[in-house]
Amino acid sequence: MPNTKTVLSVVAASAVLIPSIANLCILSRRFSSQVTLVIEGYEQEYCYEKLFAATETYLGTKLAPSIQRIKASKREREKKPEIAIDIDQEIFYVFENVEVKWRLVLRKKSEFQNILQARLRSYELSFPKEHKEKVLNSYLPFILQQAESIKEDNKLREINCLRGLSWTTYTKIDHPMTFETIVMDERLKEEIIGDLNTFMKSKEYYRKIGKARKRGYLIYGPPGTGKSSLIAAMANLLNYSIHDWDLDAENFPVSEDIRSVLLHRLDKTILVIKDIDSTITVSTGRRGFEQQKEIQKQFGISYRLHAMLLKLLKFIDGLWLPRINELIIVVKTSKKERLDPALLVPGRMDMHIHMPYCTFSTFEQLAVRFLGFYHVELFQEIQGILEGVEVTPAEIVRELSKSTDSLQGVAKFLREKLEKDEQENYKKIESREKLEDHPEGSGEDRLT
Ligand SMILES: Nc1ncnc2c1ncn2[C@@H]1O[C@H](COP(=O)(O)OP(=O)(O)OP(=O)(O)O)[C@@H](O)[C@H]1O
Repeated sequence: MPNTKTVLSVVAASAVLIPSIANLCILSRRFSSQVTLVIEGYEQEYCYEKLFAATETYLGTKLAPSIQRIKASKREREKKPEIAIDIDQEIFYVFENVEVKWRLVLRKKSEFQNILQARLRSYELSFPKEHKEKVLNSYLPFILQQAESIKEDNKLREINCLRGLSWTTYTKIDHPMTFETIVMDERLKEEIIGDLNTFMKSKEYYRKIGKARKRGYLIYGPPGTGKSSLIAAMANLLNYSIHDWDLDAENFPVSEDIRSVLLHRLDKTILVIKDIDSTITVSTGRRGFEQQKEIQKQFGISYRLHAMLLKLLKFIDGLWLPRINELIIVVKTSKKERLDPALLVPGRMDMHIHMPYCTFSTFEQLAVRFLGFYHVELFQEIQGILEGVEVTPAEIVRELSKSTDSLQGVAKFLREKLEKDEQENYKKIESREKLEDHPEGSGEDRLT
């Protein structure tokens, strides 16, 4: 360690680029052409000083063969152990033509009194004096940014569900669905991927316009058309966690609680608001209690839930959101037409994504993927049937994965479905005709 200390003022130079860098100092020998920058492992609010931690992470991925001693540690929410160099080990690098030397040192205990153990460790970075500006203004921010993305890649992504007022982490995300495996309209798929990529690259833009970095997607379509699969593909593409909020859950929080639920660290996550069909607005006016009850029963409306939903959206749009760095909000429903219009305004839901029943093109893609071959005759028959029946991709996947002769199975399933649909349609027409012939028929008849 150098014995002559010259502590240069680096705080001003780095204040913009390097956050929390206060415990960084530069040491140099009077006549030496080298300068040494010390980054102390000072502990702050139970986490190491950011630059020290970033250095540790970054150097761990850049170990030179000359290193003889390394250490490994693994935190609970990380996929892999983090590797770091050990005390007194040195590594040399070249950054933009500047030769730098890194070394981890254990400082003498006597230098400190009443100071946390972590501060005893420091990274020393030595480089030629004339490159001080480059190291401070380019190299250190580069390390911070590299470490952030290494950490991000190593983070376990989780699925969290709301129970009461707190989020419970259930499991790590291990859903195999990606944009390569999901079957949907190709143009729509490209549009979604493009939108997500733009969102990912727009950190600077959002900062400039002073807006919270969030994007809202409304995904709608019948059950089994791939809405959840699409959410999984989005989470896999973005490397995000998922926070699943079932608004129908009985333990929906009361008004004041929403804020605390949302203030939970919802960063780099997809907040999925699920199946909120029951929260539709129906103006009941001066209807009697019985009628109101009937409407509630018919649509499964909960007015409390509706009020909560609007509050929730207001909070999401509200001023406090900038605390959240990156958030995707997905509203997933099987009945878009029943949603409150307040939800659909631009800015709240930036993109409306329709997941339809199975088209022939969807079937073709699924079948070729599952079977690995094309059967002209059966495919032609299936194409004809699909024009007349409503069947979901989930049903096709189920049939395709059933037996060895699954293509025949799909065709059989579709023929039966077509027959059943035709019979039901026939019955409906019959009862309508009956009603027209006997308009005085019972109320029950009218309802059917
Ligand atoms: N578009 C699709 N592409 C590929 N597989 C699909 C697609 N749609 C459905 N599947 C298959 O069907 C299963 C169920 O689909 P998924 O849960 O995504 O539908 P959903 O629309 O979210 O249904 P629900 O509204 O009931 O939650 C998936 O695990 C997947 O195997």
